[in-house]
Amino acid sequence: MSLESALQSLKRGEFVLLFDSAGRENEIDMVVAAEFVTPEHVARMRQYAGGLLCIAIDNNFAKSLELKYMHEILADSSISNKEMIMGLAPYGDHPTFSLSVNHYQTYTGITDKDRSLTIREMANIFNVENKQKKFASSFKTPGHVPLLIASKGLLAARQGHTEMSVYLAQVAGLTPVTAICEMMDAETYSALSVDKAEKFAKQNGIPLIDGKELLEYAKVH
Ligand SMILES: O=C(CO)[C@H](O)[C@H](O)COP(=O)(O)O
Ligand SMILES: [Mg+2]
Ligand SMILES: [Mg+2]
Repeated sequence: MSLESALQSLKRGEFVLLFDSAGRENEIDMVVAAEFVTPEHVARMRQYAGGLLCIAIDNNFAKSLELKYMHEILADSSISNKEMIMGLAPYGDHPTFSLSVNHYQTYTGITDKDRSLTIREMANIFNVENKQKKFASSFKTPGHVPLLIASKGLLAARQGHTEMSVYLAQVAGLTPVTAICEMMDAETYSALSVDKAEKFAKQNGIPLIDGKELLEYAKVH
């Protein structure tokens, strides 16, 4: 893995592929820095990844927006069926889902144009003075793009695509908000294998990051 080529790709507003680990989800996500997202990025993620297109955000940023994890929101709510609230996923992590949102200027919220507006505007909020006020006045929930909150302590706390993609954006000196989407395999109806992802990465000149190597890097930087 060349982290440098991945960081350069992110800085150019291009994709990186991110593998977590065989012992976790064993999935590869397409990742792009949210500040650069265009309808073309969303179309590519829809076409070549096909999983759930989400926005991963830094923990402090989420706090400044007064965002909570969905499992916390549900636990504090008056909903019945509370036994349905997910504790830990089969691979041992709590989910990072928070609210799902649409930018207020979207129409249905699902088109490439709408989802790219929602994603890009989430990154833009990071740079305004009163983040929470701007967030509450610019987005509606429920919406078509799930927000994922990176754990406090980032990779020391959790080694998911949520944390790893936010870490990559931070190391690249970009806004710590990313758009991520799992890569699915239409031949096996499962997640795309690392072999097939490596082939795709080579054919398309997209850097592929191995989560294990990223964790090693993070330990010494
Ligand atoms: O479930 C997910 C949201 O579509 C994906 O796995 C995404 O990669 C973020 O989750 P995690 O941080 O657990 O990998
Ligand atoms: Mg997942
Ligand atoms: Mg994942």
